[in-house]
Formats: sequence, C-alpha cells, structure tokens
Amino acid sequence: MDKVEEPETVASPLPEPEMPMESETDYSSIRGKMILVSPSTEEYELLKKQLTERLESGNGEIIYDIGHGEDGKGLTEDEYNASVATLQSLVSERISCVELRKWDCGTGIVGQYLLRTELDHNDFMEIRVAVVGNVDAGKSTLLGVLTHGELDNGRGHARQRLFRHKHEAETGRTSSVGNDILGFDSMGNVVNKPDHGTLDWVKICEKSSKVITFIDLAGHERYLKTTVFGMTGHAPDFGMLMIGANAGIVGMTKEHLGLALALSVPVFVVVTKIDMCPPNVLQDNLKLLIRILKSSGCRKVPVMVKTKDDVIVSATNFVSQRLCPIFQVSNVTGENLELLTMFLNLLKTRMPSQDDKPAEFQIDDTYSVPGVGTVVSGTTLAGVIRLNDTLLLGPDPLGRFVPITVKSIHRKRMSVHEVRGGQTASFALKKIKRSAIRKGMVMVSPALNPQACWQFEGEILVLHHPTTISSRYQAMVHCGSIRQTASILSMSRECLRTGDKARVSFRFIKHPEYLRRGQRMVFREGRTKAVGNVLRPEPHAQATARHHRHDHRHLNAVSSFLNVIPLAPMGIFRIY
Ligand SMILES: Nc1nc2c(ncn2[C@@H]2O[C@H](COP(=O)(O)OP(=O)(O)OP(=O)(O)O)[C@@H](O)[C@H]2O)c(=O)[nH]1
Repeated sequence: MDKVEEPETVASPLPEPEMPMESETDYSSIRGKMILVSPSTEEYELLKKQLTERLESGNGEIIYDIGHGEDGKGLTEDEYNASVATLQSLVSERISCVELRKWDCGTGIVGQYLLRTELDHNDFMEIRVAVVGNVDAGKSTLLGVLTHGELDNGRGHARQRLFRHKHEAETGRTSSVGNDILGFDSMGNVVNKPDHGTLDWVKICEKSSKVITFIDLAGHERYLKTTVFGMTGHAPDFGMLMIGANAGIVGMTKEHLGLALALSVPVFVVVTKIDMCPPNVLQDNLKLLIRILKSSGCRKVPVMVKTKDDVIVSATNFVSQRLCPIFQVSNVTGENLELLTMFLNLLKTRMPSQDDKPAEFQIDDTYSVPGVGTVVSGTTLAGVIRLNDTLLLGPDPLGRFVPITVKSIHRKRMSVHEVRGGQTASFALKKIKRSAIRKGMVMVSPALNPQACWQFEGEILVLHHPTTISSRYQAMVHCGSIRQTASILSMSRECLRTGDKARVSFRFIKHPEYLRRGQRMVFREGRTKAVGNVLRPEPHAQATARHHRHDHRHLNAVSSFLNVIPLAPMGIFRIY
C-alpha cells in the first residue's frame, strides 16, 4: 500500500535521558559516560547500588541509557562495547539485559537497554489495558491476532479463534468483563503459544515476567454502563482506543476517549484496517483524530509511531507526559503489529504496589464455584494480601464490616500465595454466602478501621445535561467498583448546567458504601454526564463539615474538553 503522506503530526520528541533518581546516596561522582567505560572499584560499587535502587523503584524494570554523558557526547565503538560489558557485569543472573536500540547521535554512539527482573514462575508484572472504541473497529480481530499470533484473513478468522477460546474458557473466567492476556518473558518475547487454538492462561503466566490484560470494553452505546464500570472498577493502567481506518471517528469513539480523559487514564490509539483503506480517506481520518487530540479539551501530543525509536520514546514518556501514541496497523498483512507489540512490552504500571500500606481490595464481581464456595474477584489497590489473612469485608446494608479469611488466591486462574497492590486477583472466601457480597464492596486490613458512608461531598463538572440539575436530582455514581444511584442533597450553586462546576453533597439511595478521599467519580443518567472527585466521605457519625482545599486543575482540563463541541458530528456534546 502507498504510504500516506504525513498529516499534521507532531514529530517524535528527542529521547530524554531518564531523570536522576532521588536517593540518599550521592551519585554525582559517577554521573558521566566514561565511568561505565572503565569504572574504578569504588565507582563500580556505586553503579551497582544505583542500579539496584533504580530497579526497585522501577518495580523490577528500567530502561538504561548508555553514552548519555554530562557533556552530551556519544561514545566510540570501543567505549560503547566496554560500557555494555560493564552493564552486563553489573546485573545479576536474574536480570535480563536486552538492547533496545543503538544509534549515532552525531557526536558518537549511544544506546538504550531494557533491564527486567526475572520473576518466580508464579509471579509476573501486571498491566491492564482497557480496550475501547466503536463496534467494528477490528478490536476482537486485533486481540485475536496479538494473543494467538496468527494473522486475520479480513473475514473474521482471527476473531473466531478468540471467540472459540473465550467460549472454552468460560467456565474458568474470573471477571464478567471479557479479558484476554498477552505474556512477555524477561527478554520481551511473547510467550502465548496456542495449543490447537486454545490458550492456557496458567502456562502463559508461569512463563511471563509481564502480562498485559486487555479489558474488553469497546462496543455499542447500550453497553456504555459496562464501559464506564470497566474504566472505573477495573482500574486500567492505560486505554487502547481502536479506530477503523475506513470508518474513522464514529459512534462511541469520542465518548470513550472523553471517558478515559475524564478519568485520567492515558490513551494510545490503534488505527486498524490500513490495508483496505484508500490513502486519502486514511489521511482525512488521521487529520481529524489529530485535531481532536490536540484540541484545548484534550491537550494531547499525538505521535505517529512509525519506527522502533518512536516506540521507545512513546513508551518511556507515556505515563508522565501528555503523549498520545498513534499506531496504524493491519491485522491482515501484519503491518506495524511488531511496533504495537514492542510498545505493549515496554509499558509500565501506573499503580505502585505500596507493600507497606494496609491492604485494600475492591470487589468487582462475585461467583459461586462448585466445590470451592464463594469467590470474589477484583483489584488490590494497596498492601499485600496473603493466604489465610483475615480482612474486613463490607460494608453490608447496615454499614458493617465483617472479618473474613482468604482461603485461596488466584491470579489469572493461577494459584498463588499472595497478591499485592496493582494486581487483580480472585479469592475463595470462608463461611460467607455469595448473596451477602455485592460489587463495590471492599476487603481491607483491620488497621484501616473502615467506615461506611451514606453521604459524601464531591466536586463535579457537568459535561452534559439537557436542562438544569438541581437538588434531589438522582443519577448513577460510578466510583471504583461502586455503581449505585445517589441523590443530590445540596449544591454550592442553585442549579447546574452543562459546563458548570460545583461542590455537591450526595446520598446513596440503597446502601452505604466505602469511599476514599480523592477517588475519581462519574455521575451519569442517560445523556447526563458529570465527572469529579470525592472530596469528603461522611461516615455515619461524622456529619460535621470541614473545609478542604481542592485541586481544580484536572476539572479545568476536562472542562476545556467542552471546546470539542463543534467537532461533534451531531452538534450535541457526546463526549465526556
Ligand atoms: N482487511 C482487514 N480486515 C480487518 C482488519 N481488522 C479486522 N478486520 C475485519 O473486520 C471485521 C470486523 O472486525 P472485528 O474484530 O469483529 O471488529 P470489532 O471491533 O471487534 O467488532 P465487535 O467485536 O463487534 O465490537 C472482521 O471481518 C475482520 O476480519 C484489518 O486490519 N484489515
């Protein structure tokens, strides 16, 4: 296919060396390229210590720059080789050291290595990617191709494999939202090996150092409730927005992009079907996409990912910056799929494990498994939960929390002894009926002394409402895995219209919930949408109002998203 002329893209920014770490040790004496070339014994020890610290703070994985000295110059070939040899000797046996790229920066050679810790066979890093986008964008096909390693025929071949697998896996599923997994070993190789079309999740997890879980949320408007629940309740690290090259930005595309933006989930875009799209159509659709991403509402920096260098730059700057990488792929010819795979391999979780914090687990589903009993699935938000730990489960309809013991733990259907912050898991629980548990409940360490609340104060921004919202208005609150109708008790303004911001006091209508300050929330009913933060949960006994300072920045950013209105196809604000 003819390459499409570059539309008004933003050039890939030049790679920045990683920021120096905050550390108690003074590393200034080893900050220089020549040190890695031939370090003294003392310098070598400092390098080793620095590397260990960086790996720890990077959750077992970092990208190591070679040749970025203080003078900004690169290395000669010999110096580069000596530096690589030093690096390889610095890392222990259990750390893989893989060259990502090596290039001449004009003043010499520089390079980047991926260092990744090999984990025990029942441990792996976990990245959750929410897959959003309109129906027919090629989502099931892409997931089928990525996870089964076989290209599509353009008539649904890859999709069939995925569906068959899903059907077969049905009995062992751990979440009501469809999931697919892609495992990478410590060297960054894909470990998925379908056996007669079927993927064994336990085998994948055992061989993986990193597992990408795709949370399938894309689809039709009538499933928007599920999409919102998935984006709030499943705590995705990233959003993958799928767009068909021919169709462009249609249907739910903007709605899903807006939702990710409102919830501060970094998004990358995958444009599929480039093999069957006339170049001028592709170019027009990309132009519109870039215009939307760059609009004052989104304020993203779109980057067309065309080379391995673009992948590395995008992946390393994805979390901290406003980058929005855009991939253009074909599931039929396989074009650029290797770039997307490499990008997925380099993604890092946004959720620190926080091992030293008290355990917190949010429940997003419950099951009754024959022979096992009651099983809950969800995400560990902080701390470490081990087999036989006793946690407090609640709140029940009366706002109580009851002690509960963890009988067994599964991560992606694999039996494990513990689970930590940022990881999804399912627990078999002792002596409790499934009917006593509902989505939105939590299991937390007794040290947290959890309190349930019927009421809370939030700060919201109304993204769309046909008329005005006033007190007693009711809508669904989505907050973490909580999904319950709440009624407005009072507001800091008399009434709210599209674009208004206010402090609002809410009351749940059915049962109390466990909320934390600062949690993101979505408030919606039909086409009415608002986003915001929980400012102050009000535990039963504590109704005294306290003054809080708020951070208005995020709401302002989302607020300016309203400027996208003129781009909306029907002239209605359909974007969060
Ligand atoms: N030529 C070509 N066809 C593709 C490509 N990707 C998907 N298709 C075809 O497009 C059709 C729709 O793909 P799906 O994967 O079902 O689309 P979807 O977004 O998952 O749709 P839903 O699952 O219904 O939400 C299928 O017939 C695929 O074979 C591609 O890159 N090139």
